[in-house]
Amino acid sequence: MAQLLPQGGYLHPPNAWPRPTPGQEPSRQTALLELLYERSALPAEAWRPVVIDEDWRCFSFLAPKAISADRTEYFRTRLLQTAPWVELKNTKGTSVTRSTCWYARGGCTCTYTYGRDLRMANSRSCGGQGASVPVASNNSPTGAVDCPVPEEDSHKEFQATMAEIMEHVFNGVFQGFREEEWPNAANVNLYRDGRQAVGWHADDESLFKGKESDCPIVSISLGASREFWVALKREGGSMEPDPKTVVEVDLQDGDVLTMEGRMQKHCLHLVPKGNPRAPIREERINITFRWVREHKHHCPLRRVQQAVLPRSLGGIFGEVSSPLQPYFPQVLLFTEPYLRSWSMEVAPGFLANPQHTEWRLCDNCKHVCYEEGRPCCEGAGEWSGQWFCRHCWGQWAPSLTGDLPRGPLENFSQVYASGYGAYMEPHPQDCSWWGTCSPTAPPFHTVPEVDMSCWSPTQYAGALGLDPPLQPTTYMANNTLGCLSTAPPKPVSLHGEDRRPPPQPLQSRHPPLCISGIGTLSAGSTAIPSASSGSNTPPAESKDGVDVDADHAAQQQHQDASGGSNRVEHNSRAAESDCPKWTVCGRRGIDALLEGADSLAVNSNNTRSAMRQESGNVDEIRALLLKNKAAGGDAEFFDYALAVLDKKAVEEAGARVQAEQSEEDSEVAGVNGHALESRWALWVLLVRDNLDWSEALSVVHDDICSVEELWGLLAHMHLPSALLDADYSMFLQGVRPAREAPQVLNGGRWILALQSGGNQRGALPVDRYHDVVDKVWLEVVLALLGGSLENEAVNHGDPLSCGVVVSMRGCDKDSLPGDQEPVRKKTNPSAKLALWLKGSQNRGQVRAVGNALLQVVSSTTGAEDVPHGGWRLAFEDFASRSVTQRVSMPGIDHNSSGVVRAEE
Ligand SMILES: O=C(O)CCC(=O)C(=O)O
Ligand SMILES: [Fe+2]
Repeated sequence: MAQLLPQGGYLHPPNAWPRPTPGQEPSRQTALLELLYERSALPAEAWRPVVIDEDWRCFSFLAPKAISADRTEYFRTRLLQTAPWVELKNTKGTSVTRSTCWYARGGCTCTYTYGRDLRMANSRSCGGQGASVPVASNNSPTGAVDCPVPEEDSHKEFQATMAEIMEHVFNGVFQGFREEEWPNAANVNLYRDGRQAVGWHADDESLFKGKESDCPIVSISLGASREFWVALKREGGSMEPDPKTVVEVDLQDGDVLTMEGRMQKHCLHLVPKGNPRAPIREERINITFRWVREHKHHCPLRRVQQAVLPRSLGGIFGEVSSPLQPYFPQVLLFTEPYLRSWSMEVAPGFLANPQHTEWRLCDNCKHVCYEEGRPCCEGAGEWSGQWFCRHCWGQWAPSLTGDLPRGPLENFSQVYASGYGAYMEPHPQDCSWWGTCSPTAPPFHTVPEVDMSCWSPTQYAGALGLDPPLQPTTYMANNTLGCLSTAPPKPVSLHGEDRRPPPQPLQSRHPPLCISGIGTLSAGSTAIPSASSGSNTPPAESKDGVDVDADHAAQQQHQDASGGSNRVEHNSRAAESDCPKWTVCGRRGIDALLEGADSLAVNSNNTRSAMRQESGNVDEIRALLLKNKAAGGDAEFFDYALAVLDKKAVEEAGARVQAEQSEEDSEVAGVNGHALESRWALWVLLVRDNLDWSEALSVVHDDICSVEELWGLLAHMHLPSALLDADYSMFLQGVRPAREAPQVLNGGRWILALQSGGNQRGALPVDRYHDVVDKVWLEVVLALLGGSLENEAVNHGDPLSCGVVVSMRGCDKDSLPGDQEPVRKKTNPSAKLALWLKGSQNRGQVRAVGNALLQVVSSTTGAEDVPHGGWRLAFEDFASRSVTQRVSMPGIDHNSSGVVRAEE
């Protein structure tokens, strides 16, 4: 029996992989394959799927920034100093393509071949002490590199550095491996700048049994961000990639990537050269950790091979042999293939035509990346006929440059929570896979006796798959696995006692809750602050051109001094003292606060995860924190978290009293003032590089239920024109302004795009732009909350519209990363107003709402304020990710009812 994980993500991506011949590879249900993220200390959601294909039996996952910046910096510096680097040259011998060195531990002296150019041997074979030095290959076209006599000390240092890195990765990022199970070899690459790269290849050498069996590889990246591509081999298993199947990701400093299953058999990967027009000047080091499975004849380990790799690694090699196999009927299978497909993330589908991707020269950056081009996606609407690559689209569609999507892992915890209990428990080192947990065969008959709190999900699955298979829930009910949900995980140090980074002072940590302190939303007021009223300190003009409280200026200075250009961090910190007044209640708030301790407590991931799973309130979390602290956890982290919680508790107590009071009030008098049809909430989204979506979006005012309250809010809050790269969303209470929200999954949005200056469609004169945007926003909010956008008779009391978003972007040249030119010389600020609908099935009803919205927006301003090209709305259908309807009105004066034109 297989438990199926939801698909979640791109169903029909343009780079979809063709299906293999049925049965070409065994299913994970019959030949178990344990995936590496299951042995990781990070929660499953921290892993971003890059490739998931059960039919090809190929898997790749990426954990962004799994290694902290201080560690990557340290490891990179150490490797630069100590590794016995050898330059690899192109086949003509004219330029260096990268430098490499080979590392092996445990006495392995196997040689490793780098393409056709150069052969590397471990230093033992050259008289060294176990590290690697190169020897010229017999078939080397260059023959350029000799085997230097290694300097013993520097090799010892290299070995020590590698040991330290392994400890960090395999005892920290992963926790499901005992030391003897750690990879026994690694290839270390140095790319000095964007001109160095590695071409299409597979790491399928016989050493790793990459061609015939499952071959796990763990890759870590230190330093400059570089692209990493994966593609299926062309038919017939040639060593050429099928360009239609390319999957692209960026590997950034601290990222951990896995390649698993049969990827080395069916796929190729490469790190392409950077674009000379946007030179990458920093170096990058990559380490690919591997398990040598078949030592070479000359290697002393060949004779003891069986002893070298513990049987407990069978799960990741796909070699759990009979008689165990029948005991693993409950494997977690992914229902559909998933490939990261960046075009599906572009704006999404509004600016681009996600399915139109082709290999060509990008019209903007013209990056001759591989075979005269790279995957490009065509623009939609007025941009059709123009093709841009991932990087260039990324400058337009910030969603592309943010986090990789979670794909099917999005709902992972729910799946596990329903089926398997506390899946995030770490695996203590003394208990791993079946080899040690259950020394007798067949092991799982001993399930009730062993401590299963340390098992990975697949292990649970295996254990639960007793014959006849038991449903996990039945098992839980019998309380045989009671320990699963109760044992609090032990925090494990990533660094070892004496190698910890120095603790950071508390005040430098900025609770993400303070994100409400964006420039114009200055902190210090309990209501949405106003530039014109409320604030005690006069607003100062920051260099960004937004208002910043004067007493925050010192913080700005501090930030400037540290070279940071990040306005959010500044404002968050600036607002810290006032932050509690911006209450984000409950679990999410606490999660956010605890996330804020990241820099200090990287090693407490599990603790946080577990708390998230197990606790919903401050008291429970406090009890857990105390317990973990007493158990010898990271005292500093726990003290910090406890302090945060105490603050939180005081706030919550206050909020409770207030809530009780207002409940009493409303019992007496009902809603204060004139009740609105529904209750609403105001959200703010900050578009900032260093904030991920969940941090960036927060409720700033909720339960707006009377006309008076709404009016007070609108009169006091800053208008959209004061925002810079931020959104306001006024949404029905309980509906999150995110397209994943269940209420809008089958809906869509009517979009009005406006721009300051220029002659594009939607452009307004620079001096009118702000005024028009503010007016349109206010009018639409009032129309929406006042219920005048929809006809009761048609919607039968269940309005389609559920929220309005205004997105302000100050997209000027300076805001683009590096010194790159923007794709489109979009130096003008722009605004997008979107009315979100809960459903899109009834075209007529959708159109009626669109027309009503068009009437509202077009009648807010005078004839002189009509945007270039007239008023025009496009309806984006969320499910199909495409524009399915448009309505427009030519520029006519506001007293006229206008001639509404419908377009298909
Ligand atoms: O640098 C990378 O990310 C990839 C390196 C690689 O593929 C290899 O060492 O085999
Ligand atoms: Fe590779």
